[in-house]
Amino acid sequence: MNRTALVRRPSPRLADGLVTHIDRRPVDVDLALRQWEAYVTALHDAGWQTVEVPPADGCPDSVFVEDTVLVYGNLAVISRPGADERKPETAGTETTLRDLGYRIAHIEAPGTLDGGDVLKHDGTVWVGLGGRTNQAGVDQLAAQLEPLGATVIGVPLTKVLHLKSAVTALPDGTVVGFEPLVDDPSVWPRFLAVPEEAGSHVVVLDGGTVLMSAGAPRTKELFEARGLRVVAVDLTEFEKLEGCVTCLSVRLRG
Ligand SMILES: NC(=O)NCCC[C@H](N)C(=O)O
Repeated sequence: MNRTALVRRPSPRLADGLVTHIDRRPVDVDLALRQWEAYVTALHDAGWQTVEVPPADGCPDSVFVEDTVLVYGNLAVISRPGADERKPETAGTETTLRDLGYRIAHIEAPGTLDGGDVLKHDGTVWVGLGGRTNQAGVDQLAAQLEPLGATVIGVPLTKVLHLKSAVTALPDGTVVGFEPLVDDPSVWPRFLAVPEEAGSHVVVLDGGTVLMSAGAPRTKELFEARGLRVVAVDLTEFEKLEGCVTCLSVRLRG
């Protein structure tokens, strides 16, 4: 399988990124760049190649490239970010995916959708509703994906920025989340509560390996006890901006 991930180099203005649900803390931009480089290296070490979306230095949050698109098969649905400051970020992602041969569709006004609100597993697509993504955005996404066989389900989201700030899926489809920040765990047939907020976020590197934040050592042990190999990376500077391990890349499994 060809495993490619889109990434986007942090803006020098990263420290001005948006914060919504947490208090602002100073971001060390040099440290953030080193953490980003280590994240990209972790993808390479796991057998992924990366493609850099052209930097968007005027957009402080542009490193969180996941929010600019939802990729399903050979279709790239370019998002319409819920925060106006982030709307200019989508152009570079669109160009990159067009050049890679993806079919392009768009979320259009009045719809809004952030890629970070979309959790996919095995043909089911859950979309967090109540933050950056609105009902029109969910309806437009469903109109694009349901002809491809997907089931799109809107789920409530009030406690964190994005759905994937609350929950992500392990390779076997078990959905993991830190319960105090999950609106309704009963949405998922197989839900596993993890003991740390930073443990809610995994990137599936392959069928037996996940990438996660080094900020969740007890959850790492829990995942290892389930037989998973865990690669942990430091993401402190991105976590100060409500970013996590998922939002720094777009995984293309084509
Ligand atoms: N998918 C994600 O979790 N993205 C994180 C975006 C963080 C950024 N500071 C924002 O508020 O948009």
